[in-house]
Amino acid sequence: MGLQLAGITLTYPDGDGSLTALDDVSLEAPSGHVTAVVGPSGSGKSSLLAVAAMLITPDSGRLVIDGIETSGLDRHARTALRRSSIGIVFQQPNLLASLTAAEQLQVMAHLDGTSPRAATARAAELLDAVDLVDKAGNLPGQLSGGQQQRVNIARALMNEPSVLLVDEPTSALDRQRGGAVIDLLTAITHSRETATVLVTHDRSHLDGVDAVYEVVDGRIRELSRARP
Ligand SMILES: Nc1ncnc2c1ncn2[C@@H]1O[C@H](COP(=O)(O)OP(=O)(O)OP(=O)(O)O)[C@@H](O)[C@H]1O
Repeated sequence: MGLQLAGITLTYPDGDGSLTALDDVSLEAPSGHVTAVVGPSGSGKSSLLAVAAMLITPDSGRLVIDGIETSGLDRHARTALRRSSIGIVFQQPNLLASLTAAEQLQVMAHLDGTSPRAATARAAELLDAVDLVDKAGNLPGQLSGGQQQRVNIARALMNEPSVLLVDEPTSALDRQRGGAVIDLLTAITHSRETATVLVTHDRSHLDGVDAVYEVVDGRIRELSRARP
């Protein structure tokens, strides 16, 4: 289970030609592990996440999510798989200014048709998991940057995803708060058995992750992997 990319190549149109953003990229992100992807700006990290989230279809290669080969799926089935299996944590929390921390989470469940009672219970459980129970009634403007990012992470977990895709979660945070967010992601990954792909250009705080890949000019290599 988890997420596998195999031989993914992705090109973008570029003037009269094309730009190869991902060049034969393979990556294994097992359940219960944080798989970090590091690399310089423009190397292809966001493109890799967009392919993993089925937001972009690659030119070639295989994407397997929870054992399901995605290339044969139509648009409807992809959307359904994304909703059921994938949580995405974007770089900026993008919280809605008029909603409390708890409501940011509840609204996600509401969109999925979950009952209000179940949504309230799940939101409370997840705010507890990210250590924000006492801030449940705060609006985004009443939360620090690190707290907003923790709400963002909790919100991505509302659909109980098996795959968690995280894009540069520490970029707006200072070193200490950035480290705390990575530690939280690692703890959540291990306790909830998500297959977490953590994209970052920041190589600090990666001691606790389970594997590290590096992308340079669209090509990937595995730098380290903890023993199972
Ligand atoms: N929609 C697009 N159309 C054309 N080229 C693109 C597009 N998106 C990205 N690129 C190019 O693809 C390459 C990889 O970009 P990508 O955003 O994946 O890199 P990145 O590693 O995430 O960079 P950063 O760390 O700066 O966010 C870059 O050369 C970029 O200019």
